Amino acid sequence: MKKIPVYVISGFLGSGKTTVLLHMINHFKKENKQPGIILNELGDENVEKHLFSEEKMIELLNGCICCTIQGDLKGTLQSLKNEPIDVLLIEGTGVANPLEIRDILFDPHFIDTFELQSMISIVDASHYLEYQSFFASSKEIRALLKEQIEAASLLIINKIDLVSEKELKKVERKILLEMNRDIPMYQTTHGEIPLEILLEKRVHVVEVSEQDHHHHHHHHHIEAIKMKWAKPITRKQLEEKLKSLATKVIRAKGIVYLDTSNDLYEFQYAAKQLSVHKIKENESPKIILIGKDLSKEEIERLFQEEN
Ligand SMILES: Nc1nc2c(ncn2[C@@H]2O[C@H](COP(=O)(O)OP(=O)(O)OP(=O)(O)O)[C@@H](O)[C@H]2O)c(=O)[nH]1
Repeated sequence: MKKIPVYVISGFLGSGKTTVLLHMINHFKKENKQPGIILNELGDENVEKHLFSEEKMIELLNGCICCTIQGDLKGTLQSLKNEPIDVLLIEGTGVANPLEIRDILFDPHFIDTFELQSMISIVDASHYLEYQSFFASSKEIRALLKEQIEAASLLIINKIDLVSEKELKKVERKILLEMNRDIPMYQTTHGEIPLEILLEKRVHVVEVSEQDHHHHHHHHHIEAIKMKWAKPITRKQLEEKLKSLATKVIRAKGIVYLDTSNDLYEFQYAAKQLSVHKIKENESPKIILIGKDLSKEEIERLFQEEN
């Protein structure tokens, strides 16, 4: 089955998310593709609803899909599995942590249906310095901007018409300081980024199967590894393996046969804590590891070991 490509658009309030989203929708419509759109608003009303009157749009209101209404996003993704959409565009609230949205797309229930292409983060050039200022902003805002930049696979510096060249240089320097890896960065007004740049696949999930022993080519910046995993594993083994990857794997989740039972368990691993619960659905067992610059070979080796 062909997976549905997904783009996540994030960025602080007013940075230009909806502008970029509309740009993408126009493009897909011209190509006769049906986009599905998930719009998230903190409040109980989406004032921009009219802009999407002709689209397959789902609004998630009253909270942030990255935290308080995470369940709504999961429910929506579940319902979209059987919809005839060609691409899915998700716009988070201005205060969303996009990594949380990414992690939901990597969930074992969704990873075989949706294929995350890019995490597009938008920065408002005309407000960035103010938001970064110790005097004019808060610790929370600064942390959020950092998260939105760190999560990006493509960074758009928008609204450059509103700043001088000197200010823009300063914004650029500050952003580079926030980055802990190379992220492609484009400057623009009104979100006008060439589509081949906007739509490029930049998030890479590498798939590994149990029998996979041959050599592989290398990918840069592997965000996640998905392993088909039908072999039973004990809770202790799983925990130890995950802990031994501590510096690389920030988050893991999956569906496994635990111990020698024939029951499937879903597991979640975050902040070095493993939790498991039995599931009833008949999902195919898999382990998903989420981190930065993961080494497929190292992970394969580790899981092939018997203990
Ligand atoms: N001057 C200028 N205005 C822009 C630019 N890009 C977007 N805008 C305007 O800025 C306002 C906010 O843009 P949106 O695309 O709605 O921003 P958003 O991030 O979706 O906003 P929220 O949903 O409120 O977080 C709109 O009035 C846009 O027309 C730009 O490059 N320059």
